Amino acid sequence: MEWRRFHTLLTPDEMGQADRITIRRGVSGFVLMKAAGNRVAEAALKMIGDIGTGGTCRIACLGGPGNNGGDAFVAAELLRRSGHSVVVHTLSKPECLSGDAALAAGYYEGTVEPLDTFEPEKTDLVIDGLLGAGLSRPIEGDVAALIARTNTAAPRLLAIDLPSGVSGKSGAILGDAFQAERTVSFFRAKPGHFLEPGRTRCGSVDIRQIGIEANVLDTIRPKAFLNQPELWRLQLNLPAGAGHKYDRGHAVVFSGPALKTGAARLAANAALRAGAGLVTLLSPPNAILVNASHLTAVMLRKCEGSGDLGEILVDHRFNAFVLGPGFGTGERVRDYARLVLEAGRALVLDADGISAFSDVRNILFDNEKQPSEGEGVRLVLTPHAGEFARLFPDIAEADRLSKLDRARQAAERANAVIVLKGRDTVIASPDGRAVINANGTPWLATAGTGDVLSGIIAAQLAQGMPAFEAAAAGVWMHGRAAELFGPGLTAEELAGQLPRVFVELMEA
Ligand SMILES: NC(=O)C1=CN([C@@H]2O[C@H](COP(=O)(O)OP(=O)(O)OC[C@H]3O[C@@H](n4cnc5c(N)ncnc54)[C@H](O)[C@@H]3O)[C@@H](O)[C@H]2O)[C@H](O)CC1
Ligand SMILES: [K+]
Repeated sequence: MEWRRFHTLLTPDEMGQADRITIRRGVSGFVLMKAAGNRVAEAALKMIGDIGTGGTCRIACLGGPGNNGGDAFVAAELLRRSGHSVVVHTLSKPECLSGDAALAAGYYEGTVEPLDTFEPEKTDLVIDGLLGAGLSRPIEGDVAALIARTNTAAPRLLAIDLPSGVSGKSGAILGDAFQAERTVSFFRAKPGHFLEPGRTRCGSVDIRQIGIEANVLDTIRPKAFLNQPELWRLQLNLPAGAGHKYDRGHAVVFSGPALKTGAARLAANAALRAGAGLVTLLSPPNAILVNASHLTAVMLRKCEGSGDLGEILVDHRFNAFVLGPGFGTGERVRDYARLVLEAGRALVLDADGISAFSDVRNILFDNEKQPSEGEGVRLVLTPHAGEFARLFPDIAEADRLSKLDRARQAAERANAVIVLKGRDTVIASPDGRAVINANGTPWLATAGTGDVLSGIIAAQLAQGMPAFEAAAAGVWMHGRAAELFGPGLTAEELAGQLPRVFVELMEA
């Protein structure tokens, strides 16, 4: 499918595969490098245009030992021909380069100097071609010192492929990394462009085409994507003309005790706004009054223990549950989660609902495995980093794993969709598919927004969306709602933005 191709993320290894397939088909590596250098020069000229002097700019290109340096030489030559004052500062002597990078160094006819003569204060633009996809170990010594000195001087900096020091696979900073204003990369983005801290170091990311055909992806078969509506819009159940509220599912949210009811109501109200046909809040007796005084369209029902829940579960219209927000972490959470899953219903387990399983993790994993064979995944876990570490301590501690891989491994172990939250939320499915979410604003880091997210996801589950798509759609809608509200957001306002989000989704 075309969207699958478009929003694909490729690891550096997969990108290398794309390169090799293209070269095997008869496009030479140097042709690709010249196209890459061209795209870099175009981006540089745009940035120079922003500077607005109209005259000659002082451009320093930093060239490393590999093909990232080759791209820098090509861009340098094109910018030199455009009349700018260009110096290429190289890490190793140009004679030491090999392959396409050596050809690129030969293509360049301007001044070459060693790296230690580079003075970031005396340039209008720095182009970073030190290290790209080939970064294989932490940056140390003189190069690390140069990066630190450059970041302090804060020149305008354009990174080729990735800011040197950022891992394309994980977004981790190995040693140190440049802070770029803009990053130009080729063919498809990499996870490191969207996973923190790499995402911040990249500045804005431009993905440009260099002649690699999209159909190489049929061979590579990548499983990571940027979270975009094209990935799940077809499964989104927007109300049909002759539809009925019962066609849109019945979401159920468990309320906490009397002094902790707000989180569940945030989730319940969000579920209603996000499209569930009906929403019921299940309340312990001591919280019935406080819940009743705050609810209108959301229905209220007493639930005192497993017996009450068992009766509720007899009615199959209750099809998607939220458990955890403000609920507390005792034995009751575990009982409720087990009953809901055994009854074959979809469950979003959040906050306390996740923490409640910290010491008895296998109970959760075993419970979920059996009933779901062949039926599709029904459990969605929405941990932030701390909750994730409590449930998957060994995975959380494995430094070599990217956030993408951590979420994937957890999803496989728990046979659940994992929504590993943060500025770079990752949503992973047990079948290996994963998306990185990139919308939202820093204002989302405020009390209660996670509860709203649980409700939005539950609404999609209630409407019959598969769990992975429901989670991806929910996270995207949540982020977009925050963007539409803008500064000063509190959790109460988020759901109120959802109508505008739906309008955008319907118009697109
Ligand atoms: N299809 C494409 O995307 C194209 C990409 N191009 C560019 O090529 C680079 C990747 O080139 P590669 O030679 O594989 O890697 P690098 O240039 O990033 O560097 C490898 C080089 O660096 C050494 N090294 C690794 N880590 C360190 C370190 N910490 N300190 C010092 N040296 C290090 C390693 O030993 C190698 O010698 C990609 O980013 C694009 O910019 C093509 O030009 C066009 C097609
Ligand atoms: K670079």
